[in-house]
Amino acid sequence: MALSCAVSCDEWREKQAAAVNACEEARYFEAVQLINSALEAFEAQVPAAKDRPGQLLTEPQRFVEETKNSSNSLGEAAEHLADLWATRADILMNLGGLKRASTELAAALELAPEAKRVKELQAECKKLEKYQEEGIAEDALAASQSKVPAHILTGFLGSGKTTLLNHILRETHGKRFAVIENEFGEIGIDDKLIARREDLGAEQIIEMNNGCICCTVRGDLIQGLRSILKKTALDGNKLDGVIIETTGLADPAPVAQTFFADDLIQARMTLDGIITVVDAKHCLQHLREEKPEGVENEAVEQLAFADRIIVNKTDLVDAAELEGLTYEVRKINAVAPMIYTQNSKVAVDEIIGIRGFSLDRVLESDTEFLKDDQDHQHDQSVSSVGIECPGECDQEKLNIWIATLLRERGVDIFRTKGVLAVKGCNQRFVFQGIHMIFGGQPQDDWPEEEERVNRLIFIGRNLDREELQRGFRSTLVTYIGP
Ligand SMILES: Nc1nc2c(ncn2[C@@H]2O[C@H](COP(=O)(O)OP(=O)(O)OP(=O)(O)O)[C@@H](O)[C@H]2O)c(=O)[nH]1
Repeated sequence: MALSCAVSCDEWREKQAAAVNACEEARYFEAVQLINSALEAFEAQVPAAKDRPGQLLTEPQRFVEETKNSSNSLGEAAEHLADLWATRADILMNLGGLKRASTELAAALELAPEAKRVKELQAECKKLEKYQEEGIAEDALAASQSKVPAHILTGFLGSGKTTLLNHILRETHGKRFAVIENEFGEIGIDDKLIARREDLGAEQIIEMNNGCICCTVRGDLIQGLRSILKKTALDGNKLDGVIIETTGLADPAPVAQTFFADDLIQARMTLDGIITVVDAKHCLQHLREEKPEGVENEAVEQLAFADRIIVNKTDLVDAAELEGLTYEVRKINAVAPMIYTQNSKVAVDEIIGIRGFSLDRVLESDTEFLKDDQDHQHDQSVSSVGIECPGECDQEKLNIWIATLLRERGVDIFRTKGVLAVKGCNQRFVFQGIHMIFGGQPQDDWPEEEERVNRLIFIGRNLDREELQRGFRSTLVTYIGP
């Protein structure tokens, strides 16, 4: 299209050309960033747009409505804006955001009703939407590209994610899954709690314990997913899926964004769904928590982004509590099917292979989802204390200490987990606590070659490291160490 605007259009034209180029080379996420900045450059230069900051990106149709009859109209810049929106729509269609693409195209057509490219894109978008409704497009696309489906398991600390992961691995025996396990805390415990893949058919387990997957280890997540793809390609064996268990404090949005932000992953994997596990007993208190300015409530985010909501631990609440919880959950997420469980026992086909994730749905509630400079902050007042020491504990002393500690401090101590060496017990003693509810039991035998080391982690607020360490040491029969 010939550009003949009165205002300088070099900047947006350059960015648009770069976006078109990136789109042609299937670098869609980069293309989104480029077309967004082209629209921002347009906004900065065209008075009618400048008067409505951010509207070109977030509400194209409202922008058209409002400028239609305004004295400060777009004039000849209208055609260029239509072309910019058409480019954005083209990129979004490639990412699967058909509804949003159709919004941009409708606005573009109002500005330039005769634009051939816009009309063609709209026809294509309508066709794809029809296919999507019939489930054809995604099936065909996934099959033709052999995309590996990925599943994000999220949910607040202690809600039952690892229990669900083990259930999935058991129920899909023989299927090949790769697992990415991310744990919050100074030391990792979950690797000892996941049913081993040799027994259950999981292909590989990658542990990421040096930060939260949604921010600090985002690069590690990309590396992890890429290495899974590479290993699968080298093996030549088809992978049935990837399961990512996030920490209980993760915001699932940046994790989901990874499936669009990295070109290789975008081309080879498809996000099947975000499954959020809810602890029926403790969920409400975390949903209601007031957070400092600029810090998101993770429990709310986890529900808002869910494609399936597993309300777990229904044995710990009565019918009225469950009804109250359902009401609150529905205020945050009105559409995701809710499944009520004990011990995360759910029919696997209700959560795996569901094609639940919809970019359009996410873009409806979070227009910035595809922006790569999202500012994500964790609640800094929540921290962890890890204890790792050899020696054996006395079970009775351990019970008394932990019962007293969690009775007195269980409001602030959200989560306790441990794998402990108990005197007189040849097996690893697994300890689990969520606020004031706790318990423990022997699990599998200590491997002969493995030293009997106690590993215990506390996650919560106002944790007193010294007090926790001293308390635990007092339960040891033999204490070796500092
Ligand atoms: N009473 C009860 N306990 C459950 C249920 N489901 C899981 N649990 C227990 O809750 C504890 C925490 O479960 P996990 O599966 O480890 O929870 P998680 O979400 O992976 O925990 P983090 O990874 O630490 O956030 C374990 O002791 C489970 O056995 C349930 O339905 N009822």
